[in-house]
Amino acid sequence: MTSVAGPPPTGGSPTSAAAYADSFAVESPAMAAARHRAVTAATELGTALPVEPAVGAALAVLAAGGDARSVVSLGSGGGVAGLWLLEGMRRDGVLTSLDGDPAEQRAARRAFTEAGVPSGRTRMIFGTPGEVLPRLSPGAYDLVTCASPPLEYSGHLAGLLGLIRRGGSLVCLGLLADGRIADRAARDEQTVAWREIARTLREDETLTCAVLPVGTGLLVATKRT
Ligand SMILES: C[S@@+](CC[C@H](N)C(=O)[O-])C[C@H]1O[C@@H](n2cnc3c(N)ncnc32)[C@H](O)[C@@H]1O
Repeated sequence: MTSVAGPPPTGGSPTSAAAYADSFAVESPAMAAARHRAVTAATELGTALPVEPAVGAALAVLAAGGDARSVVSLGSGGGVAGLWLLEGMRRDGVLTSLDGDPAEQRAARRAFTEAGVPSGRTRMIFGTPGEVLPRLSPGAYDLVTCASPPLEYSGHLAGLLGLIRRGGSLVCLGLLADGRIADRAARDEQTVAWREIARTLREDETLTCAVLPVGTGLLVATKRT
């Protein structure tokens, strides 16, 4: 095949593209402060990192696009993702924020308070999916986001999907982290759990699914109406 010399590519590297997407997503001072605390905790205590700004903005878009009034956030962390969700939700919407770590729940509550979120707009629930899911109303939620490690909720996928109304979405965060899901040789438990979640959602004919390669990735599954 003859190659044709052309102008040098003008596109940036994937890294600069990701940096652009993050810089496009302008965070409020409260989000930036919550991010700083969460990153500090991750560095000093080994807790999980918050979502990247571009992922937060994508969550806000999904919440706004679905006119979300009732949202579940599994894995509150330091509240960064929660603040983005609240940004996209209806102003009378309620975010139900779950976490199994009391320190993370306190951090998320602090983030919401410092952002001036009215107390009636958040419902903080302590516990694991197995403990909390039975307390939530089936079909009552517009959007459910999962930020905890996949093994922590892969056994509860049916229950999580059951929470969502038709037209609503399940969003699983982080499946592209480290690129292991694309590496056939990777067989660690978390990667296997990711593959199972992805396969289950894609094979479910009641759902329309996509992987959004933003930050560490979003797996979005929307219930057909
Ligand atoms: C990556 S962090 C979430 C960060 C959040 N998305 C943000 O941007 O601020 C994951 C959270 O999941 C929580 N988690 C992990 N396993 C859990 C489980 N089995 N039940 C409930 N929460 C869990 C952790 O305590 C942690 O706060």
